[in-house]
Formats: sequence, C-alpha cells, structure tokens
Amino acid sequence: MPLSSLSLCPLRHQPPLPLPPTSNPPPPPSRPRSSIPLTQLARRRNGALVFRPRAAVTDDMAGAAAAASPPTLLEYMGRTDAAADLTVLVAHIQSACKRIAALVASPNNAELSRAKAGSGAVAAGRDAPKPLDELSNEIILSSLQSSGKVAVMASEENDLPIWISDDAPYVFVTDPLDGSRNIEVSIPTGTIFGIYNRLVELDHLPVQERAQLNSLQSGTRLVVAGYVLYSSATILCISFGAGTHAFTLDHSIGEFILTHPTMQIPPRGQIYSVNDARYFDWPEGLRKYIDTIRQGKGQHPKKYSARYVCSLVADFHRTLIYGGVAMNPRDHLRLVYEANPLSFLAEQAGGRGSDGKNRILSIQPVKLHQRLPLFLGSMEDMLELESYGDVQQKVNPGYEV
Ligand SMILES: O=P(O)(O)OC[C@H]1O[C@](O)(COP(=O)(O)O)[C@@H](O)[C@@H]1O
Repeated sequence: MPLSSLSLCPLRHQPPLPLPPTSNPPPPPSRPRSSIPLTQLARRRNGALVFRPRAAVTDDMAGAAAAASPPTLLEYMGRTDAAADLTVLVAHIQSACKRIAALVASPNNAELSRAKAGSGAVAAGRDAPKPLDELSNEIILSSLQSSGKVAVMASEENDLPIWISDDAPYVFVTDPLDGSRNIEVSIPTGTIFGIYNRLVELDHLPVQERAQLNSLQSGTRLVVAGYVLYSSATILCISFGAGTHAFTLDHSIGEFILTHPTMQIPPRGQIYSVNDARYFDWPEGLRKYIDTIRQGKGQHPKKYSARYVCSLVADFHRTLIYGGVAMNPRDHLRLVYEANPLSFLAEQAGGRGSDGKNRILSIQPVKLHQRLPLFLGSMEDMLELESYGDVQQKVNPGYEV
C-alpha cells in the first residue's frame, strides 16, 4: 500500500504528503559478510569497534575476519534471548529508519519544505511539524502495521494514539523525526522510540481508553528504548534492558553493524550542552551552575566546554560517548516518547536522566504529549547539577528561533 494513501491515522496535519521519489531507494546489493576482509577490527579507548584497512587479504585472513565480524543488529538479537516477536518488530523498525535516513538526505527536502511554507503552515510557528516529520511518521506507522506486532502507536505527530491491532504484543511510542527544524541546513536529526508490552488487563476497555492507558506506561516498564541518529553516520542505539549498544549503518551491505557494544557514559565529562541564549530566562540555580563549571570552579577542577546542536538525539549521542550534561531546562520536551526512552538508554549506560529534580523514569505520565525539562548525562555531572536545586526554567515565553 503506498504510504501516501494511508487514511486510518488521525494525522494532525492532513493531507499526507506524497513520498519523494528518492525516499525509498532499493537496498544495495547484499554482499556476503565474509567478504569484509579489507578491514580488520580494532577497539578504541572509548570502547567503540573500528575497522582498519588491511594491506593484503588471503583466504585464511578472510575466514578470520568473518569470524571476528561484529554482528548485525538482527544477528545480535539472535544471540540473545530476544523474543521472536520483538526481533520481527525491530527488523521493521530498522527498515523504516533506513528509509527515513534516505529521506532526510534526499535532494527533495528543500522543495518539500517550500511546498509546506507555501501552504501557510509556517504561520503555525517554529514548532509546527515539518513535512518530513509527517512522512517519517507515515513510514513508521506503515512498518508497524506490516510487522503485525504492535497494538498501538503513540507519536508526537498524532494527537491521539493509533490503535493498530487487538492481539499484537507491543506498544510503540515515538518521536519520528526530532530536530527537523534543522533539516534545511543538513544538521543531524533523529528518531526516538520506546517499546512496552501491551497491558492485557486493559483489553476490556473501549479502544481509545485502552490506547491511551497503554501509551501512558511508566518509563520503568520499557522493554526496549532506542534512537536512530541521522548524521555523517546513521547510528541505531538501542537497549533491551541489558546495556546500551550502538549499531552503525554500513551502506555497502545495507545493515546496522554493532560498533559500540555496552556503552558506558564516562562518570564525568567536560562538556555542557544547552541553548544559552536563554540565560536571562534561567533560574538562579542553573545560571550559577553554568557559571561555575565554565570557570572550572565546580566539583571537577577543569573548565568545561560548550557544545549545542539543538537536535536532541545528536546532543544526547555526543553526551553518551564523551560524557557531560545535555540540558533542555525549559518544559519543552515530551516525557512519553522523548525523555523516557533517552533516560532509559542513559541509565543503561550508567548515566542519569532527570527533570532537574526527579528521575525521569519514575515520573508517571498523565498526558500523552506531556512536556518537561530534560537533563541527561554523566552521573557525577548530573548529581552536581541537581545539587543546585533550582535548575528548571519556569519562564518559557516561546522563542522565534
Ligand atoms: O529551542 P530550545 O530550547 O533550544 O529546544 C531545542 C530542543 O527542541 C528540539 O528541537 C525538539 O523540539 P520539537 O520536539 O518541537 O522538535 C530538540 O531537538 C532540541 O533539543
């Protein structure tokens, strides 16, 4: 079924846009994995697996390289005790994200954005969904439908959760394309998602109520959390509740390959990430914290550096690898499909996700699109930040840029 003809989702912004012709390229011809031997594996100090070119290749070396090849995402799942249903679902999610990766890199993006601007949607402001948000949402919904494994999808792009199937085992929450306001200047974007078990005890309820309550599960009940970063590399980072692992899309074989097994956020980093144009709207505690670490007068006696992409997945991904804190102090980000999955990944990597006061995962969602401040990062940096007490930005006038 063509995505553009989907009609069962109550999209906030109708009509659905046609997919650009280059959004779904045929997968590259697959190559036997044993033919990777032009590279050899090495491990970086931060734990990432990297490939180094080989000078010459013999059959023995090819065999050894095949044996040492890091697994694809599905091979990895096959080696764990992942449920078959979950593997099917993850296979569909990764396919959807490969399509979104192609979409965000498509030369048709500018044209799509101009078409939308011409339709008057710009008047809805900087937070108005962009065409690619809607297309990404359709791509994900369509793959969940064909997986047969999802009962309900709750998305940033839909006012209400969409009931898909009565008997399917999982609940899927997602921000299909975060950071899309940056798309015209090719800044990284990302998909965020979480998977819960369907609550069978709610099966007797009317469908809308069932859909809502299934989607409002506490983050502590997440079965899987993940994001896909669309940047110079396309990286799928995922946790099944036993560590956080990242897989990098190898375009030559069309597969996500394990590159960052069992990630650990350094207990302390030296980077803070925040939109500090908001400095004068910040509360005293947050200003003091930033002033202190900038000068190297905090618990860590080094001057901190600033990095801020303004794309949550990119800022979080950097923080996961280098450590430090990624801050969104105003109540702007969404608990259910942004803060919860990212906090789960942070915790599984030894870090912390908080709203400045409380652990994110212990906040019970009461509304699907509930917003809150979000702080993610290294354990020691997070505890130091929270010790300032007053770090949530209450003044939130809405910003034009
Ligand atoms: O404007 P601010 O306060 O810097 O907020 C930026 C944050 O908002 C986001 O763009 C998300 O906003 P949307 O959910 O409206 O796309 C994040 O990617 C980013 O971290």
